[in-house]
Amino acid sequence: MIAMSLVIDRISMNYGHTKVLDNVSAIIQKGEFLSILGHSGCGKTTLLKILAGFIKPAEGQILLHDVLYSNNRKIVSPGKRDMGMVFQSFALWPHMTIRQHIEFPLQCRSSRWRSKKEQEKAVENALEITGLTELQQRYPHQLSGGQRQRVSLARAIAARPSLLLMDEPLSALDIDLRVSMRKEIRRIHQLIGTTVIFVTHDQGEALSLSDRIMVLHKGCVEQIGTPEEIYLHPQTPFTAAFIGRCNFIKGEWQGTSFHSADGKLFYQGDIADIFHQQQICPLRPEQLHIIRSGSGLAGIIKEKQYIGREIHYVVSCKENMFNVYAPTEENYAIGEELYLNCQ
Ligand SMILES: Nc1ncnc2c1ncn2[C@@H]1O[C@H](COP(=O)(O)OP(=O)(O)OP(=O)(O)O)[C@@H](O)[C@H]1O
Repeated sequence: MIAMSLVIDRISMNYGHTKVLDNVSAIIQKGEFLSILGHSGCGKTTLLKILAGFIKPAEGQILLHDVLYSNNRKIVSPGKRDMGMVFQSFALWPHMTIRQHIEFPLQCRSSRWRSKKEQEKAVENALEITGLTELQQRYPHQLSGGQRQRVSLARAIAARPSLLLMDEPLSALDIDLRVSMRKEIRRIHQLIGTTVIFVTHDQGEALSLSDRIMVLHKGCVEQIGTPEEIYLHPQTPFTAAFIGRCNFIKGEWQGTSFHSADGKLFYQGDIADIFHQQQICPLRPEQLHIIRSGSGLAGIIKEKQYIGREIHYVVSCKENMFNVYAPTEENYAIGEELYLNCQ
């Protein structure tokens, strides 16, 4: 059998009579970076708390490297799990220096480290990987937000856990810092190769960081796949609408061919069964093209936004509004009558 890193096996969870996780399953390979992505309240943090051992699932089990970590009877306590955690709030202690923060988990798990020298080496390593070597004698209040989040990352990885759980670690940072910290997290993950479970409600974060994304909706898994699979081949209307923008065209599917209801727009391609059943075709704004003459859905430009490399249009076609992204050289005026196709 392949050494699986983490098995989430049919996990369900209720708070009172409310079901917040419903039969959630996934197998995450050793070294994989998986994001759990969903709207507020969909159950992301509850799943992470079950993975961390803070709460027991009502049903199902969690295994790490074939060791049972949780089911509804047994739970391995968070301190005994081979894992690190990074929280949104940083959770740093004001009276401890940066170096002491990183030493602390190693002292707690001293059995894993044969000698003091080895512990020191692990601290030096974590400081170096996260770029904190120069700042190690400072206290948290002497650091910027990004540096503080690096400290919580360094503390979480110092003991080189098999599993790193991250709960919206970037959401307290401003937008520029978030983007640069994404690159840092990706670099550090590639360097240490730990399995990462990363909770976020930010699609951009999930798409740019992850090997795979689990899309969670009302406690159920909508889809698990690579960023490309999720974006280009959504398996449900929810995933299509949640990740990026999506236009839903009504019409009729025959095999892999789709005709819009008025017969004017044609699309050829493989699509998930649910779209056949619902007789709709999900098309991204960049899959629709605007033409001045020819065959297509007749529409009028309602809105126009210049974005630099492209122009974002909102086109009204009868009672529907569609989003279309076009190159800047294709310049149309608000109120212009035209056609949409996807050839
Ligand atoms: N201790 C609790 N008691 C009762 N209900 C709870 C409890 N914790 C969470 N919930 C409810 O369970 C649902 C899932 O909560 P959870 O925190 O897992 O969502 P989330 O996806 O992490 O949301 P957010 O992105 O806002 O943090 C929500 O409806 C929430 O109100």
